[in-house]
Amino acid sequence: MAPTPIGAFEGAKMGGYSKRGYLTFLAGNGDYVKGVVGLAKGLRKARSAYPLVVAMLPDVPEEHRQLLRRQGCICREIEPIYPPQSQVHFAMPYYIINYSKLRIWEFEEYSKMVYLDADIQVFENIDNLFDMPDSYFYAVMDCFCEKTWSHTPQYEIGYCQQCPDRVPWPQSEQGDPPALYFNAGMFVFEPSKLTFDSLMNRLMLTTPTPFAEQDFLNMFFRKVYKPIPLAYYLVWAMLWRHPENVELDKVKVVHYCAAGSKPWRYTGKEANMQREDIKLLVQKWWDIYDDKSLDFNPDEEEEDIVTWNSLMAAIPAKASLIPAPSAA
Ligand SMILES: O=c1ccn([C@@H]2O[C@H](COP(=O)(O)OP(=O)(O)O)[C@@H](O)[C@H]2O)c(=O)[nH]1
Ligand SMILES: OC[C@H]1O[C@H](O[C@@H]2[C@@H](O)[C@H](O)[C@@H](O)[C@H](O)[C@@H]2O)[C@H](O)[C@@H](O)[C@H]1O
Ligand SMILES: [Mn+2]
Repeated sequence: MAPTPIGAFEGAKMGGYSKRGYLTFLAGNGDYVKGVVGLAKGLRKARSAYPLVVAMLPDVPEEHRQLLRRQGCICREIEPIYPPQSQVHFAMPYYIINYSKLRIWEFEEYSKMVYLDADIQVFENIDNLFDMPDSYFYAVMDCFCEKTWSHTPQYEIGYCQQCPDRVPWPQSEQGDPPALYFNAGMFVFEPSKLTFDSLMNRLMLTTPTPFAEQDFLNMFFRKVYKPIPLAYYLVWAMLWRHPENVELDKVKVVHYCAAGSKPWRYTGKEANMQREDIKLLVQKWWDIYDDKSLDFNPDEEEEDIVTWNSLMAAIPAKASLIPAPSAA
């Protein structure tokens, strides 16, 4: 394997520098572990410079943990987080486990992380997301058109932030339109115990809502949220809800988040699942999942470290290939 580009070792293997990492979340003993394996292999195929950390609940079986370690994942067990008791009907009953995602703000050994749901695949390198200005919360704008939004006024009206002119928001009757709203399946964030404590304090005072932690994160980060350009990141339903906003050949990341779209469970029976573009994207996911050449090979990783170490050894003590972190 060719030596990894210089910057790629920044913090990941050098210690001393602040670390970066991709991060996903795994709960239960079911088949989402396949999603994590696919994601680990996809990130490797895209020559990502940073490791994949898996924040996992205690109910993830040891067999799955070993499988993920064999794929080069860093497994981190987290304690579950539950919202206050309520009568809310979550858009999907299992969404209640997604509040546990909030634990990832405790991963302070990392300076910046890109969170990716396990039902996401990365088809091209997205390391540049780590270089966006600090102190903001970057994520992809969601779509309000799916039936899962039928509990909201925007669904009733037919308003969607993806095409605000199609059915304009009735400002005179409904006041200001909803603030920009992101999909919590993928976001760039900076772990911080202080932020975690603030999240927990606020969570205990917040009545749960149908999109669980996604609604909560949108409320919490509203003032610092910045949309990631939609061109590169596909929230699945956009294919049939807003095809005019999708350029499939430019898409780097696909979030298989609509009913029936999880590749490892795909039957093609649910609505929209017989579309040719859907079948293509599901096959692309399987092509990576089944590609043995993408399995983690510790020797190759070792080779990269040796390349780096020999390179550093050849450099006079004063020089440095990595610009010193800015004083700011
Ligand atoms: O049984 C489950 C359900 C969910 N998840 C994790 O929680 C995330 C959010 O759930 P999901 O992606 O199904 O929600 P969607 O994006 O489809 O609304 C998943 O991607 C997984 O990372 C999991 O590990 N096990
Ligand atoms: O727990 C709430 C979840 O809400 C989000 O999924 C939804 C949301 O995107 C809707 O807008 C879609 O209509 C729907 O299909 C989709 O499943 C996140 O992807 C997931 O990680 C998680 O936060
Ligand atoms: Mn998802």
